[in-house]
Amino acid sequence: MGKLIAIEGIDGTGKSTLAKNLYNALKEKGFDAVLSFEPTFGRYGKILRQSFTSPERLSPEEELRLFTEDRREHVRDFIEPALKEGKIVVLDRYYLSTIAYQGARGLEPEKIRVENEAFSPRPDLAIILVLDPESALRRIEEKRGETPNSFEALDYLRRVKKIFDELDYPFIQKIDASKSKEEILEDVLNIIIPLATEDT
Ligand SMILES: Nc1ncnc2c1ncn2[C@@H]1O[C@H](COP(=O)(O)OP(=O)(O)O)[C@@H](O)[C@H]1O
Ligand SMILES: Cc1cn([C@H]2C[C@H](O)[C@@H](COP(=O)(O)OP(=O)(O)O)O2)c(=O)[nH]c1=O
Repeated sequence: MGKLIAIEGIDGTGKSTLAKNLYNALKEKGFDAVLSFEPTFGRYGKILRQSFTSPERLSPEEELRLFTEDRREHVRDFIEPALKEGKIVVLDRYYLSTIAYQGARGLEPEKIRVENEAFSPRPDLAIILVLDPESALRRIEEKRGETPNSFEALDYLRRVKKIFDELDYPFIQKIDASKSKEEILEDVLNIIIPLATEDT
């Protein structure tokens, strides 16, 4: 079996940046790594992506259903086959995002976890990038030059962060995302290299 690494945190913390840097560094070191993200570009992911820019949010229940179905396909068609081939799978978001984001809309976080872990392999490592929502939103605005969407409202991200902060499973490592991109990559590689080289 390969290794499953999930990169998590609120919007604007630098997940996509870290996931790409990590993937490139692992490849450079000769590891058989693959990179993917959620929501996917599959049929459920497409509906979700359209909803991000719509003024009307989907109901929490419908949103949960779509993220869960999107993940079910991703696990079945991409994640599990890659793990079976012994690859290191780097994911930009996974089910801890559903626990935090749909939990912040009032759904029960523990129930979301149980429902997801029924079909999603537990990550060998989940990195949660921790940054205050004000700084995270500033990064998004600087990057896109536009105001954040309905998933990125300050009070919502505060509630999402609170749930991420409370998550405490043995496979989670929290990293201070205010550090430089280079420092963060180095910290994360120091955790992953021993994990990636250990016998399965
Ligand atoms: N450690 C960092 N320090 C400063 N800026 C960063 C850092 N990591 C990422 N960024 C910048 O912040 C913005 C958001 O990063 P991104 O990786 O898209 O975040 P996310 O995927 O979490 O939304 C980008 O412009 C990126 O270059
Ligand atoms: C995976 C996942 C994402 N999200 C949200 C978080 C983000 O605000 C939004 C989009 O994810 P994001 O990673 O920001 O995608 P992109 O960079 O393509 O915009 O989806 C959930 O609410 N639940 C989930 O389970």
